[in-house]
Amino acid sequence: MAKPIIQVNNLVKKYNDFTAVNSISFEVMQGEIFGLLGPNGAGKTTTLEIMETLREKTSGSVIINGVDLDSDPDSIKHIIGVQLQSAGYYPNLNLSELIELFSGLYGISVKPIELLEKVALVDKAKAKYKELSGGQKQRFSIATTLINQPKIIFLDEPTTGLDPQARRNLWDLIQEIRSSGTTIVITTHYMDEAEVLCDRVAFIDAGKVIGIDTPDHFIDQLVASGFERKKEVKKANLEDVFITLTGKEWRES
Ligand SMILES: Nc1ncnc2c1ncn2[C@@H]1O[C@H](COP(=O)(O)OP(=O)(O)OP(=O)(O)O)[C@@H](O)[C@H]1O
Repeated sequence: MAKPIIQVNNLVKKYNDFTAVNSISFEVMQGEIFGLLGPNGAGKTTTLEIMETLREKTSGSVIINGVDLDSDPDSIKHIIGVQLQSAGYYPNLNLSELIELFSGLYGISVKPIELLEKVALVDKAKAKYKELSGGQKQRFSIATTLINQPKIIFLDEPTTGLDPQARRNLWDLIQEIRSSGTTIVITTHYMDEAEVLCDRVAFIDAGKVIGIDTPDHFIDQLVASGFERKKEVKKANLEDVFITLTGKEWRES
């Protein structure tokens, strides 16, 4: 049986009078890809940032890898990987130097090239962050989450704005990271992405969890309730045409 690596209980976050996260509870199992899904403003990023120790909660408990966030946030920081905001990428440093800088902050030494290899960015080792394409920026930002060899990584909309190849290649990368044993918590607005990637998803609406299950089970339940798509679905869609015409390889490395 899989063990929970994250336990969130009755989590509440208020911004003054506004309750953004309204007593939500869920568990993430070791080694799974867990999706937080829901409309804009539902409270996904707030929840993610509380787990990442980047935002204060109002009440409730968060236990990560058996450690209570209230009692020892520093030891949680050591075992999680967080995507840094692009503002943290000092403009005069190249990708290798940035990785060296970040690993220094963790007090560990990593080989930048080995890390860049994992995200197909070896060619860009001497490039500055601002010189990267959107997909390359996302891949670099995922690489930075891996610096401290974390047990869990948090990804907030990692494929937003990417072309179909870049999205699919990032799915492969995320699956590879998981297959090395890392637990992944991800937010996304793309339901095809959640269906392909996530073992389980939680739907959040107006600060509340309204359902947690596997994508398959959610879909089967909807079908069993009599739901039918209005239009007959073709065996391929326009995205399949795009991929077939333009190929699957990394485009911008
Ligand atoms: N620092 C803040 N101060 C006040 N309100 C905030 C703050 N941060 C977020 N909120 C509000 O909390 C609610 C939840 O925001 P959050 O960013 O967690 O949503 P989300 O589900 O990630 O949305 P999206 O899908 O648009 O990224 C929103 O109504 C937002 O306006």
